[in-house]
Amino acid sequence: MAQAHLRIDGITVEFPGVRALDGVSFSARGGEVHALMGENGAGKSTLLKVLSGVNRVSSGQLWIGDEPIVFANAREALRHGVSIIYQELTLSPNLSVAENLLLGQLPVRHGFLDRRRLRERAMTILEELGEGDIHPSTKVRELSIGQQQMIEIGRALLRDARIIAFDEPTSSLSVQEIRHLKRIVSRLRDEGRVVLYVTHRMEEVFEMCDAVTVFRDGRHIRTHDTLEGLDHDILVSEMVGREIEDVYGYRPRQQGEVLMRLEGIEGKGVKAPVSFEMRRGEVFGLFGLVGAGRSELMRLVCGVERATAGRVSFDGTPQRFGSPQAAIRAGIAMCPEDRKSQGIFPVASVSDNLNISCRRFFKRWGGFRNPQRETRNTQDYIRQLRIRTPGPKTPIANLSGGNQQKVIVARWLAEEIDLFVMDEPTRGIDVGARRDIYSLLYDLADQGKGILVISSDLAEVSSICDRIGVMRDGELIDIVERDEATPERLLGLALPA
Ligand SMILES: Nc1ncnc2c1ncn2[C@@H]1O[C@H](COP(=O)(O)OP(=O)(O)OP(=O)(O)O)[C@@H](O)[C@H]1O
Repeated sequence: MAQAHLRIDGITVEFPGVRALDGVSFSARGGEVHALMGENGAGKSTLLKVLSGVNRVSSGQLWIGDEPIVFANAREALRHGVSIIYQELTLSPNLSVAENLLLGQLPVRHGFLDRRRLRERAMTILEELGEGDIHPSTKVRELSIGQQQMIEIGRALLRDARIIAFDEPTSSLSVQEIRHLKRIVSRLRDEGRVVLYVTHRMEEVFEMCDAVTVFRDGRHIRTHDTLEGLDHDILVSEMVGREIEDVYGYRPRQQGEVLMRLEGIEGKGVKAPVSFEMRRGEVFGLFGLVGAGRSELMRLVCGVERATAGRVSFDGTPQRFGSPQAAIRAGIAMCPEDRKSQGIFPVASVSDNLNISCRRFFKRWGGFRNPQRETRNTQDYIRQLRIRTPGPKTPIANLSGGNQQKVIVARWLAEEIDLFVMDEPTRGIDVGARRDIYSLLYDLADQGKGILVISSDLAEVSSICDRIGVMRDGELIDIVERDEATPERLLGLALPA
């Protein structure tokens, strides 16, 4: 394949009240993995949507090689060899793998679908992607997220995409799936394609990217054609426009009496009895690989699922929560990992989404409301967490993914709760805002609340928690004190023996 070349020339995209991209220009060469970085709301997804013909530009031009192009729709973008692999995958769950791979170009013979050729072509591409174990007739809904992503990549390859863009592709993958994806990305690069790669994970940039472009507030800040001489701190300060010395900013604090005691908890996803205690003022981490049972354990504790054995005592009282509502009434709330699907009212405003307290969330939305107080509360959090929105009344659906996350996290943190269980609290959230979220968690701990953080981010758990419980394969393997919680130690415990 000849080397592709993408040039973005003075692209501006406007939404009511927001200039999402402001005269952005840079180039990406074939044969390189080009990272796109920037805070939440900086304009990264908007750029991908310009490339895929979803977002209209108000000015500017794209060039692929010598050809000037502005796409009118997704089909046209595909025809020119541009494929975007979004986080929310676009496959049809009830169709087979083969049908999904070849949708839009299904092989036909004598006017009928040629099933044999369909299967053969699907098998070839699956082999090429190292997914030969997947049967072409499997329904896509039966595949893991990582496998589904591979099918999306297969689709791009079958259309001979010259430009492939990934939008935070590793955020929901297991360690093994991430490794596999990285191999495939390198292959796409070596074939001379332009690979654009949106990520908030700094280590991925240094491990697998060849160039990086930084955006801030819809503007192009800088393109580094090589990563030589570049380091973490330079990138952070370009992204956030200020120095952030220590993202985690850990603060030790006094701990109070025992807040929660688990004794021999077992149930769905938790294979061996789990026992531990947590104190008021403590930030306790639960670390493990995807599927280790961390969220499952807390679902048993918080009444989302029924435990088959064991006891929970909370604030000195034995408890058996029959529902999440009962747990919330007692003072434990679990902020779910999949906040988007579990927590958002897309047509409602930022303010409404932030002020539907999780107590009322389960009841009727309404009752007695105090609009001034709500607006003040929203404005406080917009400031504290730097939520990028035209205002409190903007529909939350208009915010960037990371900014939606911040609103939902703020909703939970604003609650009168004694123990906050935060499942992957900073997934998809940029470095500047992460620091603000950690600082809010420490403030709550200072007030004597308990914070339990479920995280797959090693650097995060080892840096913000006082103690870390490591889970593996449905079992609590060990609890490590902060002083001993090196990333190597934690990972060593979490990986299969
Ligand atoms: N359909 C829309 N209507 C109104 N505003 C929008 C729309 N889509 C995006 N925006 C705004 O454009 C800006 C850029 O958003 P974009 O999604 O490109 O950010 P991002 O860099 O991808 O952020 P994140 O890291 O949070 O995913 C944000 O201020 C966002 O609120």
